[in-house]
Amino acid sequence: MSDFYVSKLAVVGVGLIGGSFALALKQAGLVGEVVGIGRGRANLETACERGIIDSFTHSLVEGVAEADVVFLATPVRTLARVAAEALPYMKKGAVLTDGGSVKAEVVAAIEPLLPEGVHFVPGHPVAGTERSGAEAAFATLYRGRRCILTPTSRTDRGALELIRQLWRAAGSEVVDMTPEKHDHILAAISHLPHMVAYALVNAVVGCGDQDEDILSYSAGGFRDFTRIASSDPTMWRDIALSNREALLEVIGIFEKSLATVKSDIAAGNADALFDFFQRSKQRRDAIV
Ligand SMILES: NC(=O)c1ccc[n+]([C@@H]2O[C@H](COP(=O)([O-])OP(=O)(O)OC[C@H]3O[C@@H](n4cnc5c(N)ncnc54)[C@H](O)[C@@H]3O)[C@@H](O)[C@H]2O)c1
Ligand SMILES: O=C(O)C(=O)C[C@]1(C(=O)O)C=C[C@@H](O)C=C1
Repeated sequence: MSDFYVSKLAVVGVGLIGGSFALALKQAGLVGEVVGIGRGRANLETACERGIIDSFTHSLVEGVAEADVVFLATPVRTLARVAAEALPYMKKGAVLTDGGSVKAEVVAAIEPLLPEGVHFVPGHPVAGTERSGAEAAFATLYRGRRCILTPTSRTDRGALELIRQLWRAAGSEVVDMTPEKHDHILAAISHLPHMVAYALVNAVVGCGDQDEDILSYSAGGFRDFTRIASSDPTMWRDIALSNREALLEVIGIFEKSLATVKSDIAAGNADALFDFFQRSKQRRDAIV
């Protein structure tokens, strides 16, 4: 048996991220029993029917009690609260980890709460879709994607290694960095695009005549660009507020970029527009 076998995994928030983690580890044969912890009965029943979890409870205290690993996969601004409730009931040697999309605020809130002998490894799988809930979970979500771990000087090295191996078993390339660096990078590459997509959909609606449903004319361009505006509003409200500073900084950079396009259009500056589009196309072509 692998050194990294987890006899009992507890998943708090059995949605896309928590559910996919459980499925991936089950498929890898690295986990014995999985208990799901959540509020909505229907979602937990779906998770049971789909074989994501083996049992469920609405009680955090009961669910985490015998777990070797507790994975928190609830919206970012609930993580500290859920951790505060769970940590006193976790057994010695157990590892708490999370999949939250913002790290600095979460790490700062959770680390001071750790009881003696209980470890915390902050993480973030950089993989997802616009869908939510246990229905949306699938075992291969993390395959070929990156998972960022943000250990600090307080992180137990054994616990870090365990969580690293679990993400590797789920198919991810694991990268370590500081929580601050994580938040800075993700603000630009993930959080900004979501803000722009949400803003674009609402702005385009505002461009239509009152008697015309402008969205009914949407074709590939609009739909490709705005897929992520179908993502869960609670999740994105929490991310925007938890990564506020870094996000405001990159929104400012984006505003300048858009202002450049606007002024070149206004001035009829064909060469500048061509160069701008060309540079962007080359950069995007290189990553797909
Ligand atoms: N969706 C993505 O693309 C993605 C990618 C990487 C990380 N994340 C992060 O993972 C976490 C989960 O996201 P998701 O997409 O799986 O969301 P989801 O909505 O699919 O699942 C979250 C689950 O948590 C439950 N929940 C909410 N508050 C709770 C609470 N206080 N106690 C117990 N359960 C609670 C919800 O009912 C839901 O079932 C978030 O922190 C998000 O930022 C999401
Ligand atoms: O593909 C998507 O739908 C996503 O939004 C996934 C995505 C992203 O790429 O921005 C969203 C949030 C995460 O924390 C990680 C990944």
